[in-house]
Amino acid sequence: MLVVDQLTKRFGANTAVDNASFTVDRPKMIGIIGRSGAGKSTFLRMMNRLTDATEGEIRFEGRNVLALKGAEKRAWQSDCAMIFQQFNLVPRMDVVSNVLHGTLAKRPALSTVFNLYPREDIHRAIDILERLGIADHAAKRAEALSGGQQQRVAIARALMQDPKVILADEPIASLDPMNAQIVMEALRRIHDEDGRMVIANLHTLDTARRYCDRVIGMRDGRIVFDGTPEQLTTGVARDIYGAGADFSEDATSTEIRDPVAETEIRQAEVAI
Ligand SMILES: Nc1ncnc2c1ncn2[C@@H]1O[C@H](COP(=O)(O)OP(=O)(O)OP(=O)(O)O)[C@@H](O)[C@H]1O
Repeated sequence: MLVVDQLTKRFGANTAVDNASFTVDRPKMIGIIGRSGAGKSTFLRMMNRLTDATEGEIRFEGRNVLALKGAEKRAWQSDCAMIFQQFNLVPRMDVVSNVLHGTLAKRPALSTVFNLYPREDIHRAIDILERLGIADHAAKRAEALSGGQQQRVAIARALMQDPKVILADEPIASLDPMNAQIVMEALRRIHDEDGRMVIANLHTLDTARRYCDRVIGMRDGRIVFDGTPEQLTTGVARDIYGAGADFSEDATSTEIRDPVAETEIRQAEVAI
């Protein structure tokens, strides 16, 4: 259903993504790992057309999405919702309105100007917030929420688009380990229960191993690993990160070893 074919992006002399190819035959949860500057964000930005490719194709369900223009391009951007490290919410706006922003692309311009949302959209927004365990915060300003809660609002906004693919660019990089787990659990459940493809750039190996079905490793713009979490051995990881013999997985770990925090996570997971 997704074919990335010899995809390249150059910024002047710098090749950010270098002849990358892979195929996904059914919705999966995919983690992309690699050190800073490996090309992970550039790849996601090409996927949802925030950045144009220099060469190559991305075909989704048979169509080259890199060639789409106008309304078709906007429809594709709505089909592959993006979540960012910094949440990108409107801080002073309440949570429900932030979530309803996810429908903007599909609504007439005038209703957008006057902030008019159909009743069924408001109900759907609340349902999604409930599903993510944050409906109690619906009326609060987004800026009043914790980072983990804000990221769940961003996920809710993405779900309002009813996307086929969720692209998450370092979704937990700004979160403490407890909130990181809650957010990753939410993404995993959305994948399992809705059958949506999730592609997440992740900076920690253990997160990729724990939540993803498939891991793609990038180094200097190239795909240097593509396999299951089990195949992602320490030796392979060392290769992806280009680290020496002193490479330590603990340096990239988000594991929680605090039993109180573990209990809080389980409670939050029940709510999702
Ligand atoms: N708009 C841009 N203009 C010029 N160079 C860019 C631009 N965006 C990215 N690059 C370069 O492309 C390369 C890949 O960057 P990219 O952000 O995709 O990597 P990354 O793996 O996502 O790293 P990070 O985790 O630090 O964001 C880097 O060398 C970066 O400097």
